[in-house]
Amino acid sequence: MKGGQVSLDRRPVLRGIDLTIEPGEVVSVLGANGSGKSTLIRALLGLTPLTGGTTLLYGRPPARFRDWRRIGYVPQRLSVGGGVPTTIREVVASGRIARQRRFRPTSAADREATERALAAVGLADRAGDPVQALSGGQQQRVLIARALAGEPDTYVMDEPTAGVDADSQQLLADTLSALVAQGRTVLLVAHELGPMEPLITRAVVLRDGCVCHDGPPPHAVGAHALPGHDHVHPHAEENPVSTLDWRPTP
Ligand SMILES: Nc1ncnc2c1ncn2[C@@H]1O[C@H](COP(=O)(O)OP(=O)(O)OP(=O)(O)O)[C@@H](O)[C@H]1O
Repeated sequence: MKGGQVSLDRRPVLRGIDLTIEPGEVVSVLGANGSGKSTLIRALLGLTPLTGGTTLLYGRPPARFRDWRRIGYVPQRLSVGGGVPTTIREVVASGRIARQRRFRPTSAADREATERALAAVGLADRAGDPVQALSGGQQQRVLIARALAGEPDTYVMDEPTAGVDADSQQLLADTLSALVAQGRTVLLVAHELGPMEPLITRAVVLRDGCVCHDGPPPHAVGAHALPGHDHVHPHAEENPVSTLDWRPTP
């Protein structure tokens, strides 16, 4: 993204964002409530249109991007199942859709990937249960499993641990750790990193729709980025970091 701007209801929400995510990075977007984290994620994916600047997905503008199977998106708010009773397995299997050839039946590879994803989030034994019967944290696991089932190159997760119990958080950290070891790219929004903290290679901190820190994730950044901490980074004002072509310092 270059010079990315988004206005919602005529109010600027993102202002001049320069951000390039390289393959294999594990990037955490931090910032106080309302700083623009979800909007940034959605704009990067083309789900929220830019009002200024440009963004590319694997080198293409979102409108011309077709390779959606390369990206697994875990949205912030739960919208699985709706009013229709849907099993956990059905929701997870829907993560394969971007991979399936149109009008072809589900393949053995689809079924295997679905079962692997269910096992990875610890829901294999409940796969036939209606998703509506699960707690919030377990429903979040279902959304993560749906992304895993698609076997994407890049995982984009919006607050995957918000309101999630400690066991689910640890399970997600273990799952992400295995994906990172396979060279997958991860971009996640978080208030608190918790057990995921050791995996993060880079922290991008937003304040008021601008990037105020982009660099290694010092322990303090996570703590300062919590809601209520306006002063997200001690040196943010003196030394704003341009994010374009950013590389981690060895
Ligand atoms: N659809 C919308 N219409 C108008 N304003 C919106 C809309 N969505 C978000 N906003 C506003 O844009 C700002 C940024 O919202 P965003 O959800 O991106 O922040 P966030 O950092 O993800 O916050 P949180 O941590 O609470 O999820 C907020 O002030 C919010 O009120």
